[in-house]
Amino acid sequence: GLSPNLELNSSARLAGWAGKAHRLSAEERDQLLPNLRAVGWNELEGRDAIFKQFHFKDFNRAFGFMTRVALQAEKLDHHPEWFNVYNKVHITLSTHECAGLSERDINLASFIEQVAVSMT
Ligand SMILES: C[C@H](O)[C@H](O)[C@H]1CNC2=NC(N)=NC(=O)C2=N1
Repeated sequence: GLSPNLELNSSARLAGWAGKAHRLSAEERDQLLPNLRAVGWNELEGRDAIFKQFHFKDFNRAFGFMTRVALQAEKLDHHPEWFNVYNKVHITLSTHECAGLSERDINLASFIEQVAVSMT
């Protein structure tokens, strides 16, 4: 079958880790950001990151959401910057390694959307 190296790369991709992170190019942004913009994610001004505010019914829903996201973030080794008060959760995603927006942020944002849909 595949060489061990290709299989390793393939496993890494399935696990959500695709080698060294690079800042998304303009073309990659044009392709990847519209879906996230459509559900409320926006690029920050003055910093290469994306941001969204979530509102839940109560603190229990908000913290349940955060717990699910936290466990996945640890699996991906990619963690949100976030702020919670009662039923509100504000999330910023960026990648330290490349000092900007990478595919890792897009992947985590997509997962966060799936969790949010199941919590609202
Ligand atoms: C050492 C560890 O792999 C890195 O610090 C990880 C951890 N979580 C992270 N989270 C985010 N959002 N960006 C990163 O670049 C990042 N890097």
